Amino acid sequence: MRLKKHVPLFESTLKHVVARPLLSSRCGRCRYATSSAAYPENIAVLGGGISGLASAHFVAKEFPKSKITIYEANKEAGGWIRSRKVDVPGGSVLFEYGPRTLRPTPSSKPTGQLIQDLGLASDVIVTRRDAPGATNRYIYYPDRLVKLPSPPGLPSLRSLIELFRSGAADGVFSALTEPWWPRRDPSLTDESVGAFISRRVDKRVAQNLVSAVYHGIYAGDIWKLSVKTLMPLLWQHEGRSGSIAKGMHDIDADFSKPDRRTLWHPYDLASAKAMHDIEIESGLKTTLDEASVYSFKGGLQQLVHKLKQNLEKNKNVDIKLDSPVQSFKMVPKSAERVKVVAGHKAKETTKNFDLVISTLRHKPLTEYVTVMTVNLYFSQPNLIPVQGFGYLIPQSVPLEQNPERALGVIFDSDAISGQDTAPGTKLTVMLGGHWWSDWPGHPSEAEGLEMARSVIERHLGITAEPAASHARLWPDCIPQYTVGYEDRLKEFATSARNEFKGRVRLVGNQYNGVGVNDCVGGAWLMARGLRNGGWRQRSCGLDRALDERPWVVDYAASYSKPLPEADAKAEEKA
Ligand SMILES: C=Cc1c2[nH]c(c1C)Cc1[nH]c(c(CCC(=O)O)c1C)Cc1[nH]c(c(C)c1CCC(=O)O)Cc1[nH]c(c(C)c1C=C)C2
Repeated sequence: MRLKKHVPLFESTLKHVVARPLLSSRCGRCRYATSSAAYPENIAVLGGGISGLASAHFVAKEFPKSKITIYEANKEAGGWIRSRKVDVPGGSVLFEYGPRTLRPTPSSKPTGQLIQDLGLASDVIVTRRDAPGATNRYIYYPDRLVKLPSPPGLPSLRSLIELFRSGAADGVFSALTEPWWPRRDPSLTDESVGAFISRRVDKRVAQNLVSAVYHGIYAGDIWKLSVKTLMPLLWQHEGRSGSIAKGMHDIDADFSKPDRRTLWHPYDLASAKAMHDIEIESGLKTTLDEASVYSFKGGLQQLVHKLKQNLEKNKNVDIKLDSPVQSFKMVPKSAERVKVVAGHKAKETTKNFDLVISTLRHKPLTEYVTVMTVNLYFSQPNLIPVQGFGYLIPQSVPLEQNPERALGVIFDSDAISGQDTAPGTKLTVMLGGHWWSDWPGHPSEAEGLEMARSVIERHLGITAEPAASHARLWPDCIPQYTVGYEDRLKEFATSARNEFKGRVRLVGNQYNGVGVNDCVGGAWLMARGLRNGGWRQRSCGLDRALDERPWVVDYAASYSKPLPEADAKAEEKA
C-alpha cells in the first residue's frame, strides 16, 4: 500500500479498528495459519495517535518479548488530543484543543483498563451524573437556547412547555404512529440518517433534534451519514419487523425491565462479553460509575503522555517521532513479512516486520470533515446565562442566526471542573464540520477567533474581552460514515485481507467509532484477537465487516445470564 508522500498531521494519527473474530465467534475465512512462530518477533505500529499508542500498549502486554516500533509522522504523539495549561491573571486554565472528556459506558472498559495499567486512577476527575454540567443540555433553536429533557428524573413541566413552544420538538408525536407507516422497500440497502428519521418519524425531528446530536458527535450532515452504520439497531428492527416499535415489541425490548432484550450482531455480542470481563479495581470503578463524563487533572493529554512514557520505559518499544510512513507492502515472495518504509525523503528507512498494526487512514473509504475549535477564557465568572454542558446547533437554524457555521458551544467551566486554578468563564466554540465541506478554503485562526466571538455575542450576549483564547484548525479530523459505508468497508476489508495475508491489522477511527473510547476499545479488541496464535490467522482486523451472521436477540446486559432455551430456539427459527 503506497501512501501519499509526506503524510500530513492526521494521516498518521487517525485510525481504524478491530480485530479478528473474538473468542468462539470465528468466521470461516480466518482459518489459514501462515507461520509456526510462537509470537511475532517484530511488530510495527503505524501512527502514534491514541489508537496507535493504545495498540502498542495492549500488544506489548500480549507479547512482552516482541520488539515494537511505533512510527509517528509528527514531532508530538497523541494526534489531536492536546491539552495546554495557559497562565491567566490569578492562576491558570486548561484549554483542550480537541476531545476533552470520556464517557464511562460498558464498551469503554478498555479505557478503564488503560487508566488502571498506567496508574492514572488518582488523576481522574469526574462530572457527576446529577451535576448541572451533565443534566443541562441545550440546543440553539431557532434563535435561543432551549433545554432538552435529560435524565435523571422527569423533565419539569416548564422545560417541556419551552421545548414545544420553541418548535424544536415539532413532529415528535409522529413517532406514536410509526408502527403503521409502510415497511421499507426491500431493495433499500442503506439510506441517510435524515431520510430514515423523516420516513419513520418526521423530517422536522431529523432537522431539529437528530441533526444537533450528529453535529456533536460527527460534526456531520445527517443527509449524508449512514443510518445502517450509525443507527444499526433501529435499521435492524425495521428490517425484521417492518417498524421500529414492532421490532422492539417482538423481542420484548422493554426499557423498564432491568433484563431487557435487544438485538446484537454476534460479533458485537462476543466483544461486549469479552469487555465485561475486564476487571477494574473497586476505587476506580466507583469513580467511573458516578461519572457522566470524566477527564484528568492535566487534561485528556495526560492519558497520552502517560501512555507514551510507559511505552518509552519498555526496552522492547521504540517510538519514532517525525517519521511519516511512506509505504507498507508484503515483502516480495513472502507470505510472512511486511516491508515498512518510513521517514522523510532522503532519510527513509526500510524495515521488515512479522506484523503491522496500521492506524493510518485509507482515503477512499470515508470522507473527512474539518473542525475548528476556539477556546475562550474570561476572567469574569458566570458570563453564560445558563448552567450546563453546552449547546448544539441543529442544521435547521436559519443562516442569519449562524453565518459562521458553528456546530455547538461547550461550557467548559460547567462541563468539567478541577483543571483550572483561576475563577472565570471558560468555553469552546466548535466551527465548521460538514458546513465547510464545500468551502474553497478555511478561515485563518485569527478569523476563527472573531467568528467564535460573534457566535457567543449573538447567542449568549457575551461581549467581554477574553483574557485568554486559542483557535485551532483540525483539517480532515473526523471520518464520516456516509451512506454505503458498510459495503465499501466490506470491499476494502476483503482486499486488505487478500493483499496482506493476515500480516496487517487495521485499527482506528475510520472503522468503528470516532471517539477516544472507540479507538482504545478497537486497539484492545485487536490485541486480544492476536492471542493464542490469532496473530497468524488470515485477518486484516476488520472481521466484523466480513461477518455476515444474522443478528440475534440477547439481553442488553448480555453477560447477565443465558437467554432461556425456549427464546434461543425461537430466535434460531426466526
Ligand atoms: C472535538 C470535536 C469532536 C466532535 N465529536 C467528537 C470529537 C472529539 C467525538 C465525539 N463527541 C462525542 C461523542 C459521543 C460519545 C462520547 O464519547 O461522549 C463522540 C464520539 C460527544 C461530545 N460532543 C461534544 C463533547 C464535549 C462530547 C463529549 C466527548 C468529548 O469530549 O468529545 C461537543 C462537540 N463535539 C463536536 C462538536 C462539533 C461539538 C459541539 C459542541 C465534534
